[in-house]
Amino acid sequence: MSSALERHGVAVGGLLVGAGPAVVIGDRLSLRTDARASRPGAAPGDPHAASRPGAVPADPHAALRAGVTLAEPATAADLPAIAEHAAAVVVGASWTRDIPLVRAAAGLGLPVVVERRATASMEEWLGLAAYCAGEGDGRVILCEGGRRPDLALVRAARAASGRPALVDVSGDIGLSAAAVAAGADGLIIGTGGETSPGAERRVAEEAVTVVGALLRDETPGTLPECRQAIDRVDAALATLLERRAELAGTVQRLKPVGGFAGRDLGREHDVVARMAVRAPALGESRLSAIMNAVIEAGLHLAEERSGR
Ligand SMILES: C=C(O[C@@H]1C=C(C(=O)O)C=C[C@H]1O)C(=O)O
Repeated sequence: MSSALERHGVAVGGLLVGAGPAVVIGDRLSLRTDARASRPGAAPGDPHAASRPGAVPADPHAALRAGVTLAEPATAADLPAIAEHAAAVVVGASWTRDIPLVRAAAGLGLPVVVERRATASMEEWLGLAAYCAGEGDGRVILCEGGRRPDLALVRAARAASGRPALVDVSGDIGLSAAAVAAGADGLIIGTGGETSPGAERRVAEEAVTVVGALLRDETPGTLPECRQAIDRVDAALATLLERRAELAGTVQRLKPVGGFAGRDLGREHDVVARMAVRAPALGESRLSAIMNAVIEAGLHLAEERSGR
């Protein structure tokens, strides 16, 4: 991304945050009793809150013992269990000024996820992250959440610090694509300490794949990583090809003569020439072969659908 700083990934359980593709985290757990009201997914007094992804499970300590990726303590007494059962400890937005607890959490030996307090400036946020890095072993990840995550701030903080950043989109899963576009290294989609519903995971993974393929620089160093990066690009290509075929089908219906009979080679040449500006390494002649296949596939589909 657009940072002059060298960015280092932070391993959280089996996930690498900040190097490679953005990750999706489905199980953030808070042991705080005030967490239900403060989570973005749950409005205070909402009778349906418990069934939402932002809900707090009935027995958060049991959920912790079952193992979670991210856990937020209520008090220092929670920290030993977090060290045992969580992959990273969260310094939550509501208590970033509880310095003794922040210090104890940062010194736990786990990666530390530093959530921005709603009114904290970027400097305060990064200052707290630096403090946690100093109190611990340096493995610190930024986290932006709340009802309206500030994606501009995420982008700026990530660039200024070189630290990876997560965005908690559990309050509005529709922000997933925007968060990835803003450079988020991961999306937190569930705060119940349990695996989030499949529909939300699909939205988040779609954003990571398609938006990531378009906007996220990647330099895979191994064969499996490189193949996964190619798979993301192919997923984005397939999405665009399907959309293109639909549009090409609409054009056929709008033209006086559609289908192969109305083929317009001048327009096809212009399409290829414009694409070559964006794909200079492939160049016009290679693109022309690719686009000929794409255009013919679209025309075949349109003719098949119109019953010709
Ligand atoms: C879509 C059109 O019809 C045909 C299909 C094209 C395409 O898929 O890009 C381009 C030119 C035409 O041969 C069009 O006329 O724009």
